[in-house]
Amino acid sequence: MALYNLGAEQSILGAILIEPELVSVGNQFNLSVYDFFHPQHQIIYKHMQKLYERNEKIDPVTLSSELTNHDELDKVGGVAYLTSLVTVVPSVSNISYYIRIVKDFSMKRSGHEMLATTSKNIKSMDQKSLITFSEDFKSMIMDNSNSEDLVVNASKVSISVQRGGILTGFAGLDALLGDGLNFGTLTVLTGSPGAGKSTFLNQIIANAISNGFNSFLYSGELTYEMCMDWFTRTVANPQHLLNYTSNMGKYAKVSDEGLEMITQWVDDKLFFYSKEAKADEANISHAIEYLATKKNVKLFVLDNLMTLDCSGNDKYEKQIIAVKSLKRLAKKYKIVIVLVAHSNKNSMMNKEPHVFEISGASEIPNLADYVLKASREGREPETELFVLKNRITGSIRYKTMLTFDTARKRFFTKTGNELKKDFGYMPSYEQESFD
Ligand SMILES: Nc1ncnc2c1ncn2[C@@H]1O[C@H](COP(=O)(O)OP(=O)(O)OP(=O)(O)O)[C@@H](O)[C@H]1O
Repeated sequence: MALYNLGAEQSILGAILIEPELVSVGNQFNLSVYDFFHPQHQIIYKHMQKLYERNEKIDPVTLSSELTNHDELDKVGGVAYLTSLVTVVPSVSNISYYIRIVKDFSMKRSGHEMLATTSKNIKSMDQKSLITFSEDFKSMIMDNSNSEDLVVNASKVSISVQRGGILTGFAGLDALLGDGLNFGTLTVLTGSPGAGKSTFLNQIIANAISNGFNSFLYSGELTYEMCMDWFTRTVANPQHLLNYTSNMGKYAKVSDEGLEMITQWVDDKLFFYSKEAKADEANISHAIEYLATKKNVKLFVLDNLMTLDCSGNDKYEKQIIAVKSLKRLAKKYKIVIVLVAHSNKNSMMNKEPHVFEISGASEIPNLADYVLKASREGREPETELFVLKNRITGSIRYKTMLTFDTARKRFFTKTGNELKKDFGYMPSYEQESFD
């Protein structure tokens, strides 16, 4: 199958010979010499551009003189071929359509070449190089797209489709964030070790699933079993919680019946990042794209930045690449991404919390839409939660006090109903009898 269109190539060149100003249409579409398949067309277009850049006339006579000066007239088929080009153009005003055809074939030729090389080497390629290949392939298509594919007409954007976002379940905080963490945003949650970041996020995941939003958790620190243990304890209703007392104090365990119900409830709704997979930026991005498009996942929690294995030359460059990629994915798929990043050591001495206390590259808070901070320096068992940046509503310097209930593994507020909350994992006939 021929991956070119001779008529379209000739019509572009013929149209320019008739109306030289049309070179600008080629430039508008990023038409390059190599988009032409036939070598003589490449040469002709190259010299047309040179004449255009020098503000000189373009017609069969000036062009043949330019080609003669460069000893290339014979290579293109002489004056006769140049003159014939003028006669083959069906309509000069259709030049943009001819350009689209030529660029489309050019992109397909590049794609064909990339696929041919890859298929030759595929046996020795690992998963990472295949992912890199697929990304290069996609960039090649995007680079060859028409300029108009790079922009969107604002009137086509509907804001009524997906207003608001994922509710955290803490009413005051949700109102301040603007109906929860808005879709299409990146949140950075910072705080010192043990402040309760993972616990808080665990509760947000439970709330999201309860509200019908599938969720994903990458935990660089907890095993699958620990994640499930925390999660089931957080969502379990009182009749499924068995209380024990040991010399370590009181603790609770979810009954087998409770575990079974919760496990069924999260089927195809809650996903963990595979412990087998390398947690690098390419793999994580790939997992996010897969879950956003195939499993309708809306909330992605990445705990935490320091355990991600990112590409790049130095530590900060790696982090910026990863965070930029997360930001792009959040916007592209209108999902909510929450990234945990530790506080730097200096901030722990500093009384006033601020966005630049995030450990790592200073660009991270600039990229984030929300910056939250958890702190446990006050009275036990309280965790203070601060909003340090809020691109959506602008309200910051907000602080809410969350009290931790060890048995339920839940945070609650003074005025909220969080400890009584039923996340809704029990089949409805059972819920009716639940107090
Ligand atoms: N306010 C609190 N009072 C008492 N215990 C808490 C409180 N917050 C969290 N915990 C408990 O402390 C432990 C550590 O909390 P968690 O892992 O959520 O903190 P973290 O901020 O994510 O820490 P790291 O940064 O080290 O991962 C957990 O077992 C959690 O249940």
